[in-house]
Amino acid sequence: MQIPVGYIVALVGPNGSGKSTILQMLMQITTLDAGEIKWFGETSTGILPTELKQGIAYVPEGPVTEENFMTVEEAAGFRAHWYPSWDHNRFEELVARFNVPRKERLNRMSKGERRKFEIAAALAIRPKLLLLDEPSSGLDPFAWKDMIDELRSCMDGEDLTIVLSTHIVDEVKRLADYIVLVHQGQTLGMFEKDMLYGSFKEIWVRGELAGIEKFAEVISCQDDGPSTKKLIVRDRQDDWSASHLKELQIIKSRSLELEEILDLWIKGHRPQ
Ligand SMILES: Nc1ncnc2c1ncn2[C@@H]1O[C@H](COP(=O)(O)OP(=O)(O)OP(=O)(O)O)[C@@H](O)[C@H]1O
Repeated sequence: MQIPVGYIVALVGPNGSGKSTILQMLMQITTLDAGEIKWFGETSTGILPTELKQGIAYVPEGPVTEENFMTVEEAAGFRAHWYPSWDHNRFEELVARFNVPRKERLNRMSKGERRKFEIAAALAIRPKLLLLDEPSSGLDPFAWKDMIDELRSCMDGEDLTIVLSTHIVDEVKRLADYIVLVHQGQTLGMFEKDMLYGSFKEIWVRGELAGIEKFAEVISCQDDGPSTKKLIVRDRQDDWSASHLKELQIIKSRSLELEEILDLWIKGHRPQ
């Protein structure tokens, strides 16, 4: 897997598939049994050099315990010490925008408030690489929209790359440029989002339907009333024009939803 600089890459996949593990390996919280990681094109054999690590912000799935007894101000000071690029004005602006309670110690905040603090603090270091593990977990719909808008606006003009793990389809739709499917500890590939959306189609057809399920483009075929079948097909127009499918009468069609595409992909129908 190669993460392109300046894009948002979404890691998607079932529970326990390995999404958080990938992010933890990028942060060197989990060590590799095999393989290698290159950060910004550089292999690091030992611990990541500080200058490199200072350009990476990570929002883990659960909060960091070291800061539990700190207030927002104290935690900001703590982070500013470690990250020379810490932008306090930006932090203040985000804390105000996200309505993070300033007086509360971090461990007394609600799950969503803490999450908002973590996201504000991660963005305030103006990272080159932002790793977000299920960033919307605990956020109300208003905060979620603010976060999406903020992340999108961060992509304008900055040399920022985001890798996020998520189960929220809307988040993928609104944010991701590329989608990586993780399944049983493996990445099954990485596709540009729009390409993925155009890869399969559901169609209802009439005509000479005998043996239709044997066509290479047909993934599934079901009867749907007299002399009508409902097919899921690969949406490759060039293949279609060369195949018998073009002889059929298409009554209606629809593009598949992301969940349906991922389900086919997991079952071995790799998008092309
Ligand atoms: N250090 C480790 N050593 C061995 N196995 C681990 C380690 N950490 C996690 N695992 C296992 O690896 C699998 C993947 O876990 P991970 O947390 O990466 O999944 P995930 O895709 O993020 O899941 P979820 O969507 O539920 O958050 C799990 O079965 C987990 O028990």
